[in-house]
Amino acid sequence: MRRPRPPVTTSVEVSALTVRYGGVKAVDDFTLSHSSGGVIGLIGPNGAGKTTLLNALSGVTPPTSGTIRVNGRDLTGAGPVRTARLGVTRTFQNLQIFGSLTVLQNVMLPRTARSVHLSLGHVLGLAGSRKRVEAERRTAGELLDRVGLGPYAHLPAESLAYGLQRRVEIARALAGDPALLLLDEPLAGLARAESAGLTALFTDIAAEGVTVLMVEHDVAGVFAVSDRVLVLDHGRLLADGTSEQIAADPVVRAAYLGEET
Ligand SMILES: Nc1ncnc2c1ncn2[C@@H]1O[C@H](COP(=O)(O)OP(=O)(O)OP(=O)(O)O)[C@@H](O)[C@H]1O
Repeated sequence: MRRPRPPVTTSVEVSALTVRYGGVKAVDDFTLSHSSGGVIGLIGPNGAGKTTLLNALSGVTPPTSGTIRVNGRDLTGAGPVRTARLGVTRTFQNLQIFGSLTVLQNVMLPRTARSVHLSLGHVLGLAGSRKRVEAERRTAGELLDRVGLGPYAHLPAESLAYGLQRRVEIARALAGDPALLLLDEPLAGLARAESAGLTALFTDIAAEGVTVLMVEHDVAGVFAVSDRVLVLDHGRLLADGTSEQIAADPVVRAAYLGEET
């Protein structure tokens, strides 16, 4: 088992974030202050700007304006690699794993790729590097046990069932030791039992002190797992509250669930 980290408080401060694509404001003046950890669900209709917001938070898409700070560090415009180093990692809507690498290799990648010396030293067979790679292998193995992938460590990732491949991507994002973990539609295409297993995993991850922000269309899944739910509509924050508050919010029900007020 991976040793649980003592719970830490991650502070996320997003201020007036805007992402423009030509004339479209995909994210429009989005502000968020969060320091209580747990799972945050981000929902909204198609085209609401959810993925764009995740892309901005993870450094993939530079914002047009606004700022992003995590644990006091300014990540605005940092780019994906530096953003990951500063504690924000993610998964993607379309699974992005290295299918021909083993599950363990996929999970070792973020940490070994961080160090050119380590990678080079390993290739050259240097003793110090070998020891460190061994240590990384152990850490990755513990992480795989933690997410239920221990028995699959040495199989090619592409040979796993889809639900398990999702876990590989999540484990790889966790290997970057994030303060904030961004998940883009992690439950898409999963059977109910697999979804339930994954949402339980998100709760465990959050209990270790990682703030989890999850974009998801499965509203019931979001309500079941989230401590806080944000609703985005036309790039703007339409509502923000607990699952119970959001489920009962007439504005959300009208705009998102298509009900009449
Ligand atoms: N690369 C891009 N270039 C131009 N417009 C874009 C680009 N990416 C997204 N958009 C537009 O920005 C808006 C928000 O899109 P985005 O994909 O972020 O929404 P979403 O809430 O994630 O949607 P979905 O739930 O369908 O995945 C949409 O109007 C979309 O057409």
